[in-house]
Amino acid sequence: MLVELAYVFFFSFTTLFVMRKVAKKIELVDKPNARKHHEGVVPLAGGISVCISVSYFLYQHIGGAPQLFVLLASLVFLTILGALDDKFDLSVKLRLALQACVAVLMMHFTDYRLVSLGNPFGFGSIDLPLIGYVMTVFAVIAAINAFNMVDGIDGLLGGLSIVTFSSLALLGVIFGDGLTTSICFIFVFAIIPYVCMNLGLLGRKRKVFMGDAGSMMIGFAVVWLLLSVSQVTEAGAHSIRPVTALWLIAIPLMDMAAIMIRRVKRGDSPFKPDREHLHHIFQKLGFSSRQTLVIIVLISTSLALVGVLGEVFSIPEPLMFYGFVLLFWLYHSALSNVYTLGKVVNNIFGVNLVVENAK
Ligand SMILES: CC(=O)N[C@H]1[C@@H](OP(=O)(O)OP(=O)(O)OC/C=C(\C)CC/C=C(\C)CC/C=C(/C)CC/C=C(/C)CC/C=C(/C)CC/C=C(/C)CC/C=C(\C)CC/C=C(\C)CC/C=C(\C)CC/C=C(\C)CCC=C(C)C)O[C@H](CO)[C@@H](O)[C@@H]1O
Ligand SMILES: O=c1ccn([C@@H]2O[C@H](COP(=O)(O)O)[C@@H](O)[C@H]2O)c(=O)[nH]1
Repeated sequence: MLVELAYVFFFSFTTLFVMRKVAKKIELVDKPNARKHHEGVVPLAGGISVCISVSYFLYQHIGGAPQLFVLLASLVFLTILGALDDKFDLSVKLRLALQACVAVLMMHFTDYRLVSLGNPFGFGSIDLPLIGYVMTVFAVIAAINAFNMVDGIDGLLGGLSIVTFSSLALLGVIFGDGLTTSICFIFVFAIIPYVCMNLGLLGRKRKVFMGDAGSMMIGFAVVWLLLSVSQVTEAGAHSIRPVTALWLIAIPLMDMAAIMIRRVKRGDSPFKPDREHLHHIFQKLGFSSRQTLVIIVLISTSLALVGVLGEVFSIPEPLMFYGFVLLFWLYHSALSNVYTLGKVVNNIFGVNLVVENAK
């Protein structure tokens, strides 16, 4: 396994170097504008490179797990769709429709779908006979777009996805799910080289972004894995409770849900892009992009650990669910009143968060 992961790592680095050049040549690049505050023209090569690397290594596991073929085909399709979106800015309706199609095809060709929410409210198990199909489509669209929305500062999409894949890998090791562990490690080792280049650790000139190609593909891989481990399938019993999934993707999920609520409250479309996501707010408060990255990844790691520990110690599902709802309420309230909160923090701790004219 270690040798394979070393191969994944070097393969991914090589692919990134090659695809960076190709992306520049075909002008698949991200240019700064009013909403995009990065410096210079950056190749959108990360997603395509990670997809190539992951596909190459996952393909070698298909023999023992034929459903991986459907995963691979979906990842490749979403990467192509994302790359077309990066290049030509496709309409939201078309993107959402095609994401829904991928969800439907996944349910058709595998038995991966929501069949139960477990016992989140404490009144017994909630099974999803037919409504499960519809909810699966929503969950797939939600996960894909949640990971798309966190891709707004260097390292964040890479960091948050590594947190989710690593916690799933850890659960895979603990509960003896070798296939999930292998898939997750392949993603982690394919993403690490991207994070190095994305953060400019190999020089600013070599910087790359994931693009929508990468965020869509990663969001789908995450929801696929969460479905495969949290739902009872014909192939066997589930290994984690559905509620745990919420903790493993807490930050992307809460950021998406909270920003949609705030947009609707101020009379905007919930799908209207802006600079009000969690990472933007930290920066407006005066934190640098790197400090913001470290803070959000640390929070995300802590929340994922709550999920893992909840599984390991069999903490009752209602406690895990109401705990998540409370967390979301605190998160949403804090972000809705962030500048008042900033003033309180300044007064108590004598720090200097920027709270005037920030919005
Ligand atoms: C538009 C925007 O924001 N843009 C960003 C972005 O810019 P960029 O340029 O990249 O992008 P574009 O602007 O071009 O385009 C972006 C995309 C669009 C315009 C499309 C927009 C689409 C959306 C916003 C998606 C909305 C879709 C939905 C379906 C939303 C619904 C929201 C929910 C919270 C519902 C949740 C649905 C579920 C079914 C819940 C679970 C979901 C999961 C994902 C969990 C997955 C897990 C499993 C499948 C395993 C099983 C587990 C479960 C189902 C969970 C168990 C459930 C329970 C225990 C009970 C029930 C629980 C719940 C209902 C969940 C409760 C959740 C909370 C309380 C949170 O990026 C730029 C850079 O950043 C930025 O500037 C720009 O603004
Ligand atoms: O690694 C990254 C990724 C993104 N950004 C900045 O965010 C915007 C939005 O990116 P989308 O992929 O369109 O969501 C991007 O243009 C960059 O300005 C970044 O700095 N680093």
